[in-house]
Amino acid sequence: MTASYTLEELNRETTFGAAGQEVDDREIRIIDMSHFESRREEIREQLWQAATETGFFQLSQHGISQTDIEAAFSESERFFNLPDSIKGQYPRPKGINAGWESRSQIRPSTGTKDQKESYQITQYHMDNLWPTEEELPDFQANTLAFEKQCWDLGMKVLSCFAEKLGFDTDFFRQAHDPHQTDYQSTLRLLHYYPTKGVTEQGNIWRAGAHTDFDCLTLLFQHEGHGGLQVCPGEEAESQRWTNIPPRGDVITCNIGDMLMRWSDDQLKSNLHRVRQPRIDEYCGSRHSIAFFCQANKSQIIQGPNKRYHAIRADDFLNQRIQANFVDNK
Ligand SMILES: O=C(O)CCC(=O)C(=O)O
Ligand SMILES: [Fe+2]
Repeated sequence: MTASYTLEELNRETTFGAAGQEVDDREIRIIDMSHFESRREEIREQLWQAATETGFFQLSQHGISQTDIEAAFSESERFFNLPDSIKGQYPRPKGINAGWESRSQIRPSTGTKDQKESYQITQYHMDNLWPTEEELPDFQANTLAFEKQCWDLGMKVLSCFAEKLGFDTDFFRQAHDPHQTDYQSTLRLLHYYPTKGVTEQGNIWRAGAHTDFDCLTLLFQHEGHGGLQVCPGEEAESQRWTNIPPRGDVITCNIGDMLMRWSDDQLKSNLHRVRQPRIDEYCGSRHSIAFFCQANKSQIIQGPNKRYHAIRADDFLNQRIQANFVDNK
């Protein structure tokens, strides 16, 4: 499928849908976030190096407890275990990153539907999209508490990038202010459907190759649920993909297109995908959770060197959402 898009980021995405090659010669940098304030300078340099080289890294000692992460996965499983007839009452509204969708996301890279269902939580867009307390007691309170923890951690990481870019330390914290009603950061619960597995990867993917739309993604992988692969954006033509083993104690992070643009391309938006398991691998349900730090709608995105024209964060995001969903809105 060769569609043509206004955003350069999208045209690039149409070119990397093939299976490519699996390699293990890339270093996956793990950054220890403990004692963040007293180690800020050291952590800032490590984050900057990883984010400017591959746009991809993992955080350890990040401050979100294992208990809270496991509880978030339990909430996710409780939601996805609801019958489709109930989940279907909370459908993703057109053009908005909120609510439930199933097999509706088509990546520009593959032209085929991701084999997954997902539930998006974007505050201020959740009218009529929360399951009732009878259906899922405490689900709303528990997932929002987790969302808050993700936001705090995301802002810590972004504060380091702000300093390196010559902005105030709090620049991105203010740009992602959850108290403003144009807040649009999103917690996404993901469930990839069980499958029979494949002997060879064809054009059906759990999640087709893509870069994220946002500034920064925090991805929680579930122990034992593999399949995530990355390829640094600037190496996209090589189609060499590195497996990311699913470790529950680290948070996998990647830079998204919004921050790549905001940094005049210094920070690299990272290409990734989730492949189908092979028949000899675990083929059951795969769960993961992503938190997308997406600047508030009215924020103007333009880097310190003005490499790109200024664009509002909502205009930027809308173009990506429109290109990604079956209903094209
Ligand atoms: O589930 C995963 O491991 C990756 C999810 C992802 O890349 C996304 O939702 O943007
Ligand atoms: Fe992604």
